[in-house]
Amino acid sequence: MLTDEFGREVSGIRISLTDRCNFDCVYCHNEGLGDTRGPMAPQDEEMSADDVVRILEVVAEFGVDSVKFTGGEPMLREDLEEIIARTPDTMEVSLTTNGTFLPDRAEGLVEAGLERVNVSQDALDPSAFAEVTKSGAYDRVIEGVEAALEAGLDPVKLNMVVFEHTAGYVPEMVDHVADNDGLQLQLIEYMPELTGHPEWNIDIQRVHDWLAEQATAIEHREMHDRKRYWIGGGPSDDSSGMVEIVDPVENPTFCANCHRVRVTHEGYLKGCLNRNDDLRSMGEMTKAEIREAYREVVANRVPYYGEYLVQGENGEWEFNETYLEV
Ligand SMILES: Nc1nc2c(ncn2[C@@H]2O[C@H](COP(=O)(O)OP(=O)(O)OP(=O)(O)O)[C@@H](O)[C@H]2O)c(=O)[nH]1
Ligand SMILES: C[S@@+](CC[C@H](N)C(=O)[O-])C[C@H]1O[C@@H](n2cnc3c(N)ncnc32)[C@H](O)[C@@H]1O
Ligand code: SF4
Ligand code: SF4
Repeated sequence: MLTDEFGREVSGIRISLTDRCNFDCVYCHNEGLGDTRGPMAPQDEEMSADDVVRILEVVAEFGVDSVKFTGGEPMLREDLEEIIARTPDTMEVSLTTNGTFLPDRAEGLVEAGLERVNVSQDALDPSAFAEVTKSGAYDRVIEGVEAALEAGLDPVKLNMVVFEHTAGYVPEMVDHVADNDGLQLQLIEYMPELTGHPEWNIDIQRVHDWLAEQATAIEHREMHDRKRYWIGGGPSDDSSGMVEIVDPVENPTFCANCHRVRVTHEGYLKGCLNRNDDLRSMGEMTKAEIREAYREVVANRVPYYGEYLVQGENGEWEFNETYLEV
C-alpha cells in the first residue's frame, strides 16, 4: 500500500461514474465539481467501463481494497452491473445512490457483487424531500431502500445532509433507523465550500451533543475518525440503531484519517474531494502510465482542513501561505 507524506495509507478509491443526475438537490457538491450537473443524455467525456476497470486493476496492485461508486447519480449508468462484476475480487464494493433505480436493479447489483449501499434520504416526508431534492420521487426512494434490504445489502445506510432545511428532521430519522432492522443513518455535515450558500450551515457539534445524550454507546470508526452513536441498545444488539456523523469541515482529525483517492467521471485522478489542483487525466493512459500517475497523486496528497488552510476576511478558505513557504 502507498503512504503519503502525512503518513496516510491509501486503501480506498472513490469513483464518480457520471455527473448526470435525475435530481437537483439544493446542496449538491457533485463530488467536488460544484453545481455542474449535466443533462440526462450520456456525456462523451464519461469514462467507459473499460477505463474504470483498468484503473481498478492498477490500484488493486497497490493494495487498494475498497471502491465506492458514486456520481452524479451512478445508477444512470446502464453498465454499472458490468463494472461491478469486473471489479477485482480483492475489493469491497459499495455504492452511493439517490435510490430511485434500486427497485428494479438492487437484486442484479447484488448478483454482480455489490456488498453495501448508501441511499440519500434527507427527510421522511414527501414535501420536505421534494423541497431539498427538487424531485417528486419520494415513494420510489422508499421502495428502493426496501428493495436494497430485500436483496440482502447489509447495512443499508441512509445519508442525510444536515443543514438549515433538514436539521429539524434529525430526531425522526434517528427513530426511524432505530425502529427498522438493517438501516443505519449517516448524518453528513453540510459542506458549504462548493455550493455557494454558507448561510445554510448549522453547527454540527449541536447534533453530536444531542446524540451523545441519547446514546447507549459511542464508538470511533477508523475511517476519518468518525463518531458512531448507538441508540436503544449497543453494537451487539440487533434491535438498536447506529448513527454515524460525517463531519469533515474544518476537521483536521477527519483529514488525518483520510485513506481514499478519487476519480472524476472524466477519469481524472485526484487526492482530495475538495481539491482540483492535482488532477491527472487517466482516460487515455496505459496501465504503466496509470501506475505512475497514481504514485504521483498519492505522493502529493495534502490534508485539506487544518492548518493548511486559513479563513480570509470575506469568510472564504485560502491556502495558508505561511505553511506553504515552510
Ligand atoms: N470532505 C470529505 N467529505 C467526505 C469524504 N468522504 C465522504 N464525505 C462526505 O460524506 C458523503 C457521503 O459519503 P458516502 O458516499 O455515503 O460514503 P462514505 O460515508 O464516505 O463511506 P462509507 O460510510 O464507507 O459507505 C460524501 O458525499 C461527502 O459529502 C471525504 O473523504 N472528504
Ligand atoms: C454527490 S452524491 C452522489 C451519489 C448520489 N447521487 C446520492 O445522492 O447519493 C453523494 C453524497 O454527497 C452528499 N452531498 C452532496 N452535496 C453535499 C454537500 N454540499 N455537503 C455535504 N454532503 C453533500 C449527498 O447527500 C450524497 O449522500
Ligand atoms: S441525487 Fe446526489 S448527485 Fe444528484 S443532485 Fe442529489 S446529491 Fe447531487
Ligand atoms: S483530505 Fe480531507 S477534505 Fe480531502 S478528501 Fe480527505 S478527508 Fe476529505
